[in-house]
Amino acid sequence: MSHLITLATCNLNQWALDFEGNRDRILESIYIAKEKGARLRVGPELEITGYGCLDHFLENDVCLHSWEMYAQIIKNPKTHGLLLDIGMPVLHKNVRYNCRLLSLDGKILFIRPKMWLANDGNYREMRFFTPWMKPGFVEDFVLPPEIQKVTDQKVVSFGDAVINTLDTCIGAETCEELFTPQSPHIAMSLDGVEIITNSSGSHHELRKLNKRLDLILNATSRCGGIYLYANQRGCDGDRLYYDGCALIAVNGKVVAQGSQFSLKDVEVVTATVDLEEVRNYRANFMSRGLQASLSETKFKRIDVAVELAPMKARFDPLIVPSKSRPIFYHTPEEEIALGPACWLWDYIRRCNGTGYFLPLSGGIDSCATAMIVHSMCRLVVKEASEGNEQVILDARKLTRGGEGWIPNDPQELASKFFHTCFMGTENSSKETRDRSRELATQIGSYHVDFNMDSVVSSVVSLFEVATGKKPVYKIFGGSQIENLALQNIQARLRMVFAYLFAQLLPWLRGIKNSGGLLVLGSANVDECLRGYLTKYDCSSADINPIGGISKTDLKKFIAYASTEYNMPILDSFLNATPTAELEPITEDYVQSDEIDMGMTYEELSVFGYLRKVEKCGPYSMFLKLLHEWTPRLTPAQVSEKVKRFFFFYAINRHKQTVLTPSYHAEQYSPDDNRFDLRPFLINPRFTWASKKIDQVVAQCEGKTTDLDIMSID
Ligand SMILES: Nc1ncnc2c1ncn2[C@@H]1O[C@H](COP(=O)(O)OP(=O)(O)OC[C@H]2O[C@@H]([n+]3cccc(C(=O)O)c3)[C@H](O)[C@@H]2O)[C@@H](O)[C@H]1O
Ligand SMILES: Nc1ncnc2c1ncn2[C@@H]1O[C@H](COP(=O)(O)OP(=O)(O)OP(=O)(O)O)[C@@H](O)[C@H]1O
Ligand SMILES: NC(=O)CC[C@H](N)C(=O)O
Repeated sequence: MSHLITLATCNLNQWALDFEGNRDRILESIYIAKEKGARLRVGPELEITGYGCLDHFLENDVCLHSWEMYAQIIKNPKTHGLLLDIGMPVLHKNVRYNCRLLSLDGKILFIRPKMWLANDGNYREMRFFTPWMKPGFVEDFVLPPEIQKVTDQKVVSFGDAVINTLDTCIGAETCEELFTPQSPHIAMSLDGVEIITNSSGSHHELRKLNKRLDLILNATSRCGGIYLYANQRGCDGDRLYYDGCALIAVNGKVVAQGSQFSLKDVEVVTATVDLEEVRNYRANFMSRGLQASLSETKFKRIDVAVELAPMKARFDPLIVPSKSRPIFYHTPEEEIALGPACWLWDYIRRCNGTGYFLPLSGGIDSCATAMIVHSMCRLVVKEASEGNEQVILDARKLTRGGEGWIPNDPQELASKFFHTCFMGTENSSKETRDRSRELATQIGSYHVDFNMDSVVSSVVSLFEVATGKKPVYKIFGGSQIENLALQNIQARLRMVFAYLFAQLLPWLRGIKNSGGLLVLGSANVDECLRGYLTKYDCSSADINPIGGISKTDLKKFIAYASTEYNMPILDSFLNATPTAELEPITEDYVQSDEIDMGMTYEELSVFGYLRKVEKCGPYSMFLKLLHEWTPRLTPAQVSEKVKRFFFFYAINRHKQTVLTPSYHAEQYSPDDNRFDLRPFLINPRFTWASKKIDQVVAQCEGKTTDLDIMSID
């Protein structure tokens, strides 16, 4: 016996507040789902508004426009014939909820508000929504008058209910609810819900996908059942990249998986599954049977007198159940190549940009940014070759390419919109200049190379004329302060030149109807955390695709790109010592990042992880590292490293307040503007914690200490 049913979920590239665009993508997904014979279509969380509206959710206009779009969707007869699970904000009794609206053939069946809101890391749902705090409870919801006319209903149920069709039972949970210890799907499944939808607004982070998938597989393996995961995809207007990966799982096995990174605005994932497999799995799982019979939560059933999988279809030899398949994961290097590239594409097309400008130093970081733009070009060419009309139109708009032009070569595409620039000084080496030019040639960017010594020396002379004193480099006898000032002026002038060239290059090239180029930044996550950057130099840009990625991962990405894209030039970037080239090179001195910083990039990743992810202050970070790093290091050395890290982190925290918006990619990102909220005036000596660290060091060294932690000395 089998009971086959085809179900659909999707990845939609929604854009915050783009009501009509979002509506159209929802409609397209419904049409595709219907065409594929699906009887249920689930979409991402808050898909009508876009997930990332943030404080715009506080405007009631957003609820109003959501209802308007929703009405247009469900009254369209082409959306009838399958059950729809659509997400939007809803005001009920003057309280705003993050809701799922379930409908069939133009009638709303019920509205389910999210119960467990996402409120950590990048998420602040409690700022805009109230959670529905009444499990299993349902109230009447009076539909807005305009909707009443469309659906011919006055009141629908609102709350924690499930849908009973004539042949199965369906429940909805929303994103974060899957991540909680008491997920709603547990009680639902024990109460006989066979199909569970999950609508998500879940963002990409390197190496995170397995967490989400583990939860889904774990849930369906323990509870049995069919789980449909839908997610938003793309940059919907902020630093996050939602990474799709719509998926259908049955009893702990994946039967369909959509892509994680793609330029497709709409991707529908369908599977034909057998409800009997769920019944069989559960009924033969005796301990589950006991728990189900004792389960106290009885959900209100919203009865719908239709069969989702009619008898006729159950025995159609042409309808074949989907087979289980292995899960696909990208490597972290591929994630870096694809996620930020897709984000950059959404950004430039959505802001109607003319192109990107990148200060290309010949070092690893700006090289990685350039390679991400190259990866974006490859993705565009690939999509265009597969006939993606939207991508072709967007590429024409971006490049001001005429009717009929199709991007069919990444280098040719880059030459039209991507600009790189080497800004040399007397401290620049031939190697970095050559690497920069060679890379530009290989990726096809429009490259500019100039020297700016005359400007640097004029500015320094101006200072001398105004004050009568001339700063000199340390290696020529100057002080630390003179040395830094001479470096910072070079770095800052580069920023000024970057904006000048970004504004004028399209004009120079005669690109019609163009604005300026967007300036790309290349400061990586570790430099930001340590503050190893000059405030308002080229780290200040319009957007930064690598600001959330560690140096170690960027190097792995470049090594991957070297073979994947067959570009051996990239090896020379990997083999070069990272250097800022802001100080004169002499026979026995070449500036080096790690020596300047007083710590290695590898150590910085460890400090960053412990500070942000493991929530360690200096004392507990020291204790953790004491166990990990001794006996390789002495306790005194560990203490010195931890104190040094916290010192530089604290004195440079102010730099995070003006950090260029970056693609969020790392759990330990120090982004002050959204993710890592901290004060920026901090005593860098952490005096009390330091005393406690010193006490432990002394104990380890067998010395007695006189620190009495309970009294004031
Ligand atoms: N507490 C506070 N709150 C708010 N603002 C504060 C502040 N303390 C300083 N400031 C401001 O910040 C300024 C100091 O910051 P900043 O001008 O960046 O200068 P600063 O951090 O002193 O120096 C730049 C750092 O970047 C390193 N570096 C090395 C190699 C290359 C590059 C590069 O960028 O290419 C950079 C360099 O070794 C040095 O550690 C002060 O002059 C002041 O205006
Ligand atoms: N000679 C240069 N020409 C063009 N841009 C430069 C040059 N030097 C530095 N920049 C820009 O300033 C940014 C910060 O410079 P810094 O020397 O701190 O490099 P970094 O952060 O180590 O990056 P990279 O590895 O790209 O050199 C660089 O990422 C680059 O965008
Ligand atoms: N929108 C949500 O509820 C997302 C939260 C969830 N923890 C995630 O990262 O996927």
